[in-house]
Amino acid sequence: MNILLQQSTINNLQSEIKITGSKSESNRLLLLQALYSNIQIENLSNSDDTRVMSQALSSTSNIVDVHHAGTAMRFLTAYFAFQKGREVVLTGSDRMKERPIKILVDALRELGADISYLETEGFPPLKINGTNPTKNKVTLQANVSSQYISALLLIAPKLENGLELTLEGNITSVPYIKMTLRLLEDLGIETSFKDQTIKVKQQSAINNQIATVESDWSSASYFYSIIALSKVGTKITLSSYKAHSLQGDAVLADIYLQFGVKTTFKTNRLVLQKVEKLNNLSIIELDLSNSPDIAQTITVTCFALGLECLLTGLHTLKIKETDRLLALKTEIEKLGGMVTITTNSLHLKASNNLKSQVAIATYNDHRMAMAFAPLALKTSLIINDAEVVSKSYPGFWNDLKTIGFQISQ
Ligand SMILES: O=C(O)C1=C[C@@H](OP(=O)(O)O)[C@@H](O)[C@H](O)C1
Ligand SMILES: C=C(OP(=O)(O)O)C(=O)O
Repeated sequence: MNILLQQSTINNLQSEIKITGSKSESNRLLLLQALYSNIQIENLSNSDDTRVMSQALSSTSNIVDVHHAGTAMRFLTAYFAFQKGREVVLTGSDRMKERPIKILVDALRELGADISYLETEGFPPLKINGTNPTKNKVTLQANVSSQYISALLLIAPKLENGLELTLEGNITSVPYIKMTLRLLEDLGIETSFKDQTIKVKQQSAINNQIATVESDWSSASYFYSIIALSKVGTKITLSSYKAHSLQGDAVLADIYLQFGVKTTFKTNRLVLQKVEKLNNLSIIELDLSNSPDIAQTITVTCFALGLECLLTGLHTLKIKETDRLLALKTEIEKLGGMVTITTNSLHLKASNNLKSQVAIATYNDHRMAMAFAPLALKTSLIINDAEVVSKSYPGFWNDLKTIGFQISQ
């Protein structure tokens, strides 16, 4: 479904948005709940990725399809590897079959797992014959995806002798690893993370727990962008957030100060308000290796504001839902901008070009659709295959309508 976003302004009267739980936290907690049944989860994400994860964990079928969900693919590979006696084919969408998994599979094989590739070496689909681990120490490369590391950490406390991971090279997306460790610690599981070594102690049972998932900060990013493009005084309230987040994307509150967006916490709510900017930077420079999922949002914010930006630390973007660097370049250039990309960076030139009525291709990537939507505050545009947002945020278009976006098919 392609949708038309007419040029819109924010309706300040009805500007409270309830965003559901973080999909990253939700998918970790679902896996932990499968390992320890006495965890109750509140404010679970309503995303496709979380639905897929939940269905996969309760399925008794020997074919499990996770569609586009990267976390589900990686976390379930580790989970099924040591479910002794269970045989599973773990597969996904065509794009999932292009997203590498060799580093995780090699680490699991080193620990004793029986996993084979059914199509291309190093990529899903996988045939997993559940077995028992034979070791508790493994070394793996840490600069490709933190999800491989989180996958191992999540199953670690249920392995007979826990787990010791040695990480090689630069560690990417570190906040996601810390999120995994914090969730384990909240359950009473002992962990440590020093230099390049992470240890998790074995723990067979935990006390009853109620885990309340904080709402999704990556989803909040689109509202940061919307406020950045609005006039001074415009406000939006988002719920339910925590002052001490486990999510690395909470760095948005600092980053968007540069665009004149002030964040105030009010009892589990984030109030975003457009204020006069403190300074007028000539270029926005950010290393996003800790928060890759907000790269698209920030690029489009800069483009809409006519700002130059140089984003680095983007080496993981080409193996996500699409090659996000290429997708950003292609779509921004359609709108009249100029973008240069390398394998790990993006440079956007300052310009005030913004073509109208351009149809934005979304490449099966929810974040392409959502990142470009705020441009409707500047001009009218079309978003192709708009339903793609359901991967992380099914209610996105409805929420935009409630704050004043004019959307039609
Ligand atoms: O662990 C997680 O929940 C995630 C880790 C990140 O992936 P990488 O570690 O592959 O960068 C992030 O991009 C993804 O959306 C969610
Ligand atoms: C990269 C993402 O998800 P995943 O890797 O879990 O598919 C994302 O949501 O931006």
